[in-house]
Amino acid sequence: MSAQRDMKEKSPWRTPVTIIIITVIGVIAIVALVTVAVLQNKPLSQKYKYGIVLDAGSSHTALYIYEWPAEKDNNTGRVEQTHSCKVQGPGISAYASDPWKAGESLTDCMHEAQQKVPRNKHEETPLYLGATAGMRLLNMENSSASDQVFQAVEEALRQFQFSFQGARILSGQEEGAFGWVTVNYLDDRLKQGLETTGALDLGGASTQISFVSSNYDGSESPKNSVTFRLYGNDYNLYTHSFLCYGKDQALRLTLAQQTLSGPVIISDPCFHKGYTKIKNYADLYDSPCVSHRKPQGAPATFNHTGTGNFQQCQEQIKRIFNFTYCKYSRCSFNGIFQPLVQGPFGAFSAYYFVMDFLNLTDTSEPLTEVKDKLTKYCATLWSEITAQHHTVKEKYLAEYCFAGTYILTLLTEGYNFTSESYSKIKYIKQIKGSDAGWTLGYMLNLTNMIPAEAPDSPPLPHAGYVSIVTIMAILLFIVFILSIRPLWSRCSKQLHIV
Ligand SMILES: Nc1ccn([C@@H]2O[C@H](COP(=O)(O)OP(=O)(O)OP(=O)(O)O)[C@@H](O)[C@H]2O)c(=O)n1
Repeated sequence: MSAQRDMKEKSPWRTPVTIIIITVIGVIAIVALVTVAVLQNKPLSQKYKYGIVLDAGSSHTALYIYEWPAEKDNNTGRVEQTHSCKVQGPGISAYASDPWKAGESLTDCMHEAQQKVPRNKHEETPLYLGATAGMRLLNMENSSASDQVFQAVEEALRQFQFSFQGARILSGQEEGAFGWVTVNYLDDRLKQGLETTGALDLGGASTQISFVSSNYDGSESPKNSVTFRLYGNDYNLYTHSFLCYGKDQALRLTLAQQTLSGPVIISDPCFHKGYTKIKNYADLYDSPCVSHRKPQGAPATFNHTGTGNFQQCQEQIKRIFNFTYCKYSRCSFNGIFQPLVQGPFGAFSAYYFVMDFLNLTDTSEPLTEVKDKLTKYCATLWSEITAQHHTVKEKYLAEYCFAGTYILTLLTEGYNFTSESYSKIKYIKQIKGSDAGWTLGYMLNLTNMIPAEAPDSPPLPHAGYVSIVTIMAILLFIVFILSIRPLWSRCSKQLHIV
């Protein structure tokens, strides 16, 4: 017995030095395990990619720079707008008689883009130019002038070191669908397969409505249907673009309605009392939206004077919509099929500019109240309006009564929003720092950044993985300490004997 005990006490594994060594090795192993877990899964230092889109609209051109982490190309939800630049001067379609100026107009914003995108990324950064309704109209009116504008613009853009991917006119359907993609992408609705938000876009020359409806599968009026498969979900989108129903062209349509007989004076209820301006008939009718209606034998000019009456303005505006024919189960206007509006909507571009100026972006306010406020605003004298807003461009200022009335009329009479569905509209400029509009959706599509199927994701996020390994290591350490406790007590006894 005593010999056995002697052997046990003398075993080299039971000496204090051995136990200390084992403990130290154990601690080192656990620290190493946690360190490896942290380092192995730590995201690499972020490298970014960039994309540039020029939105060549009817009233102006804007440049947007987008940025996303390089290794997340296919894992969406991460593309952000980092910079925007408003091109000085009018939209490129206004340079039809001086095409080279269209190219030149873009250079300031392009130089800004050169500063904003890191130098070593220029060559790999795609640059797109998409033109919308202004160029659609110019192309209809004079296709060679439109070609020349594109030539000038392309030449100017090729001077830069970015990877220029071409300039083209977007169809109205593309404009509507990409606006819808942008809004839902930024809201993280696509990735999570949530109920989508409809998109209402009001430009200068066209307006788009796009939404998913449970009553629309694309079989009725297939030309209004766009189908997508995004992150493993199928979407059947209803979309329509009304050319000539953007804010500026709708104003022309309304004025054309009031000048059928070529009068010398128009008393316009959509402009403030006290507003008076001599305008040219030639300028008013210089658009394919109205050119065919130019009154024969009209004088060169007319005196455009305001009377400031919301009700009468709304009556005038209603007359630019045709509600009399519809070959489908239901229509918005001009014989265009539209299912009943459904779900929440984001309204952007001029919808936002106008309603924000008028302080009418709160859609929880009943429609009757919104109309009352607009009635008061339209009835305000022009002298008061200019005195109250001396920093606002006079052209915009003169048109807010018309624009607000047009927006309400388009939504309620045109698209059939009711008091209830109106309250589901949100007037938005940006979502999470990126502008609402077609440009982001366009770039995501062209760079294949939205996968059709849900991307594979690691079973645990980085933080979860590290936490689990750390907890396991701590538990292991505790178990280890507990298991060698008897050795420690024997050890201390031995030390006492000594
Ligand atoms: N502070 C502002 C800025 C712009 N606008 C109006 O908003 C419209 C421009 O909207 P935008 O989306 O920029 O239109 P474009 O892209 O130029 O037009 P489109 O898409 O039809 O080509 C114009 O009618 C302009 O008068 C406005 O009322 N108030």
